[in-house]
This record gives sequence, structure tokens and C-alpha cells, in this order.
Amino acid sequence: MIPTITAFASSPDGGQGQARDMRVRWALEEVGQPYDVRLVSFDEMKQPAHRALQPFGQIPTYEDGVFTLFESGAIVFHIAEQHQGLLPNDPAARARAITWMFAALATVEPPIVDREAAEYTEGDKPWYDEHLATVDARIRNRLDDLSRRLGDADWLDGEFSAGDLVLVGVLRRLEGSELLAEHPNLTAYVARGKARPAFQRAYSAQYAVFTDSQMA
Ligand SMILES: N[C@@H](CCC(=O)N[C@@H](CSCc1ccc([N+](=O)[O-])cc1)C(=O)NCC(=O)O)C(=O)O
Repeated sequence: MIPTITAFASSPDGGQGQARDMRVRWALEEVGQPYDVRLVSFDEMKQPAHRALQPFGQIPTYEDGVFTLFESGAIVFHIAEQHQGLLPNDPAARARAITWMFAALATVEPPIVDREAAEYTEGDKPWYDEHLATVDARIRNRLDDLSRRLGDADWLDGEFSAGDLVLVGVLRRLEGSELLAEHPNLTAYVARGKARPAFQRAYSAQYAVFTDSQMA
């Protein structure tokens, strides 16, 4: 059965592909798995029917008639386990690739999400500037360490893996900021990920949702 994922009916980012259905689309394209998309409105996401799939009232979700999953990282991991192409078969290399998935989500992404939350919701607070400087320092700390570890390698640990896919998706949230531009090797790493044909197909598919919503 072709899996069905959920995505924003009208993405708040104007089709930039920053919502987390993008990393699921990318993973499905990397392994060559066709998929359907159920578009949900902000209101529908908060209704019981969707919360039965995603208790926090968010997207993405994944359903394939056997598995019903939420949490984009877990969905990417499931796709990587069910297909070849995103995780090495060698047990040690596989474990390292999975480690990088967790590092992307648990170590690198949190301060980046904090920054976005501050920008979206705290701009009017008297302590905003000081808070943003603190969050930026945390992001710089992570990017400095990551840049040092990546060096001039193409990917984090040999072949491209789900760890790279998730991390590129996390770093894309910093596209256009000096935080990423300060590290030419990380900027190139993100560009390398975006240049992959599977990313391009995933991006085009999510962008089509945006253009369709503009014409509706
Ligand atoms: N940890 C969960 C987080 C899921 C999540 O944050 N979903 C967001 C969309 S991706 C996050 C996101 C939202 C918007 C932009 N943007 O650029 O506009 C980028 C990313 C959502 O449904 N938000 C609606 C809500 O919480 O009510 C996962 O990885 O699946």
C-alpha cells in the first residue's frame, strides 16, 4: 500500500519547504517509494481525527495500512529501515548514521527552533535582543563543533545517510543567516544535500502545494 503523509494545506513559509513534511518527502524520494499526501488545515490538525494520529496536533504523519507514525525523525527512520539507500548495512556504520539523526534532532535543532520561536513570538519583549544574543551563541557553539567535525568531507560519515538528510533539513532553517554563512563547509554541505535529485523532487512536490493554494 502506498504510504500517505500529511502536510500543511497552506504552508506558512510560502513554499520554502521548511515544514517537516519535507524531510519525509525527501526520504521517500531517496528510496524511490511513491507516496500520497493528505493536506490538512491548521484547524483540521487540532481536531480529534488528526490528533488520533499526531497527539500534538501537528504534521507530518505517516500511514501505510500497517504503520501509523508521527514525529518526522521517526518516520524517516522507519522509511530507512524498510528500504535500502538511507542507512548502511554494516552494523557499526548504521549505528553511527542513526546517531547523527539523533544528534541533528536533539543537539543541533533545539537552539535553532528556540531562535525561530523567539523571532515569531517574542519580538515585542524588552529582553528580546538579549535573549536572541544568548540563543545565537548556543547555535554558534553547535555549528562551530559541527563544522570542525565535518571538515571538508561530503557527508558526515562516508556515504550519504538519513543522518545527513535530517541534519541538512535542520541546517536549512538557518539558510540566509550569517550563522550558517560563517561556516563555508556547512553552507556547501546544505547545498550538496539540496542538489540531490531526490531533494529536488521532494521540494518541487511541496512547492506545487503552495502554488496550487495560491491559485485556489
Ligand atoms: N517534532 C515534530 C514537530 C512537528 C512540527 O513542528 N510540525 C509543525 C510544522 S513543521 C514546523 C514548521 C512550521 C512552519 C514553518 N514555516 O517556515 O512556516 C517551518 C517549520 C506543525 O504542524 N505546526 C503546526 C502547529 O504546531 O500548530 C516532528 O518533527 O514531526
